[in-house]
Amino acid sequence: MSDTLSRLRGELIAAGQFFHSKGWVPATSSNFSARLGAEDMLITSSGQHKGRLDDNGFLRADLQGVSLETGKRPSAETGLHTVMYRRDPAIGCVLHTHSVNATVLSMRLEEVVLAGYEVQKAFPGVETHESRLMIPIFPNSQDIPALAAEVNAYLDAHPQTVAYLIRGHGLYTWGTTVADTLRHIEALEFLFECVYRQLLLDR
Ligand SMILES: CSC[C@@H](O)[C@@H](O)C(=O)COP(=O)(O)O
Ligand SMILES: [Zn+2]
Repeated sequence: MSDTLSRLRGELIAAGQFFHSKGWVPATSSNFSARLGAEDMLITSSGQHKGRLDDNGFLRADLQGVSLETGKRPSAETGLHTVMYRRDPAIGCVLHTHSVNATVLSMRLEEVVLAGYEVQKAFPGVETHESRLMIPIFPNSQDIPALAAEVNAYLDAHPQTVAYLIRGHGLYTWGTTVADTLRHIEALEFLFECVYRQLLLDR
């Protein structure tokens, strides 16, 4: 077992415990992955409770989503992870969560516009609250290859995108490391709470 694999697995287990403490990974929702090398990744197996992961809750898969471990089934949404690793060799982690705020906002808005918030600086390349981050919302689908193709085309056209929502479903974001990606999730959840509260005040 490589040191890298056990370190990344530990980081993803800790991320799941943190997200669970926040209520962002209810039931067996959500999935996590981290790049192992140029051709493979570590990903949660399907149906695990992400707040109570242990070493057995992961498997190695290639970047086409094929399990490299017999008897273990990768996340049902593996295609949304592999599309990111194939797009960009600098991406080292993809995290998907199902918080209430992400889900509710995705049901009410066409896109989430983040503007004027200091915490936007949690994202790479964002140096001022005067930036504008657009979080697109894709229709939910059980056809993961089709959804992954839609995400891929959108990111080709909008390469500055830092995350996306799936309607009625949840949030996907990515980063170079598990720590960076966890910071993105935490920043986005803070920002979604701000957007939600502003919408309430504006009523
Ligand atoms: C428990 S419903 C959530 C799932 O349908 C799915 O959206 C999800 O995030 C987890 O799927 P998984 O196959 O465990 O990775
Ligand atoms: Zn999901």
